[in-house]
Amino acid sequence: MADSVPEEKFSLKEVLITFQSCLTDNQEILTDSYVNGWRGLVRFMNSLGSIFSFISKDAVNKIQIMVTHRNGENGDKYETLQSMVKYELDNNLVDLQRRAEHPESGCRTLLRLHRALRWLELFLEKLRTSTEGSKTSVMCTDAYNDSLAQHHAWIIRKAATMAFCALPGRAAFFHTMNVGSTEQVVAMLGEAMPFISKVYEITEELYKQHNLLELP
Ligand SMILES: CCCCCCCCCCCCC/C=C/[C@@H](O)[C@H](COP(=O)(O)O)NC(=O)CCCCCCCCCCCCCCC
Repeated sequence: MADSVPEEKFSLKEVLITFQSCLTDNQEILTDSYVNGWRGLVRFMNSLGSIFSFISKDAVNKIQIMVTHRNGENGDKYETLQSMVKYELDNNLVDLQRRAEHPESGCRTLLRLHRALRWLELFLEKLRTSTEGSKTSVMCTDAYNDSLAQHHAWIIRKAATMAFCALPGRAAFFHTMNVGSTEQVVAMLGEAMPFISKVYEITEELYKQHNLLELP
């Protein structure tokens, strides 16, 4: 009986749309929705194979750090990225020069996810405008080189670019997204991307204002 219930089919559409629910009316970003968006992305990445598990582990670790802040006694201070930045800065909870007393601050952890969101934005735009002959591994590598790679050590860059070569081709990749036909994938990306870009821009501006873009 219960064990014959099929697992609900996973669609990337719901995941990407999660980023829409990050934004409050006054343009703040809700931490829980942001973290949930990443959870869904990691779930999708896991479905692409174990070669990505070293990336997945790091992302899960960062998601967990954010969840721990959110569930802690000052969890309400972490409701939005804006309130988190204010709370951690006002209370000297961020290592500004080098990692020391606060190696797992919300600000530095979120910054890593924020940088990865830029990679996602670039990669999705490439997927959206790609043609039948486009290679996912090339699109992914180009997006990575134009974003996250600048913040990674040589060995990480090497491992990441090797893993990208194992990405399925465009048709199989779109199929794994489970959104429907190519036209439906393209339409869905067009719908979701403005929210992802908005979330990225607002976070970038917040971190810039507080001089937090290079946190160790
Ligand atoms: C679909 C293929 C997946 C491509 C993923 C692209 C991102 C590549 C990131 C490589 C990170 C390697 C692991 C180590 C990272 C850390 O060194 C590094 C720095 O952290 P630290 O300062 O604490 O040391 N961490 C980071 O930069 C954070 C990386 C977070 C990566 C999250 C990736 C999730 C990918 C989700 C894929 C969804 C694809 C959807 C497309 C339709």
